[in-house]
Amino acid sequence: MNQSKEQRILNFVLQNAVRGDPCSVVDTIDKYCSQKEWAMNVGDEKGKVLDKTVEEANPSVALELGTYCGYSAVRISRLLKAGARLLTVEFNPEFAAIAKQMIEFAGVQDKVKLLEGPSEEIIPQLKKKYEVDTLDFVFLDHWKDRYTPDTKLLQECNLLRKGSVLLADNVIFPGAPDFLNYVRKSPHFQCTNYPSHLEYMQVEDAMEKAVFLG
Ligand SMILES: O=C(NC/C=C/[C@H]1OC[C@H](O)[C@@H]1O)c1cc([N+](=O)[O-])cc(O)c1O
Ligand SMILES: [Mg+2]
Repeated sequence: MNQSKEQRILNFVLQNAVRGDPCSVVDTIDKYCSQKEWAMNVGDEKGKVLDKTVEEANPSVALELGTYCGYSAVRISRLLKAGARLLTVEFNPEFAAIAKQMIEFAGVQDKVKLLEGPSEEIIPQLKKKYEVDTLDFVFLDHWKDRYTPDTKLLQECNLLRKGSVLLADNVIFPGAPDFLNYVRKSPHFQCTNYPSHLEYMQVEDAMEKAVFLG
C-alpha cells in the first residue's frame, strides 16, 4: 500500500533531522514541504509569529487544537520553560500516529501530551481528566469552522483566565471569518492581527491573537 504524504514527511525527518533536536525537526519539515510536497504545517513565516507569541505568554499550560504531523507541537514545546506542558488535540488517527513519532524523535515527549479525539469531546474533559486548571495559551489550527464553537466551549468550561492568549492560524486562508467576527465583537477579547502568508506559498494569510479579558 503506498505511503501517505504524512508518512513521507516523517520518513524524511527520521532520515535527515538530528534526533533530540526540535529545531532541526522543524527546519527539516519546512525543507521537505517547501521543496518536495506542500503540507498544512504552520510553516516558518507564521511560525515566527507563533514563537514570539509563545515566548511572550510564557505558558505553564498550553493547548493546541489540530496537531497534524506535530510541526507546531515541536515548535511550541521547544520554547516551554521547565515543567510547562503542551496538550495537543488531533482527531485523525493516522495523523496522530505520525505526530507521536515526530514528537518522540524531536525529544519533546516529556513536555507534550497528544490527545486523540474530537476537540468538542476533549475540551470538556481537560479539567477533570487532564488536571488542567486554566489555559495560559491556546493555538487554534484545526478545522476552521470549529474555531468559534471551540472558543465558546473553552469559555463555558472556565478554561480561560484574565490574560489567556488565543492565537489562530489561517484567519485569511482558508479563512475563519466567523471567528474573526466573534472575537473582534466580543467585549471579552482584545484582538491583534498579524498579516503573513500561507505556509510555503505567496498567498495572503494572517494570524489573529485574542487575549481573554475575563
Ligand atoms: O484545514 C487546515 N487545517 C485544519 C486541519 C484539520 C484536520 O484535518 C484532518 C486532521 O484531523 C486535522 O486536524 C488547513 C488548511 C490549509 N490550506 O491551505 O488548505 C492551511 C492550513 O494552515 C491549515 O491549517
Ligand atoms: Mg494552519
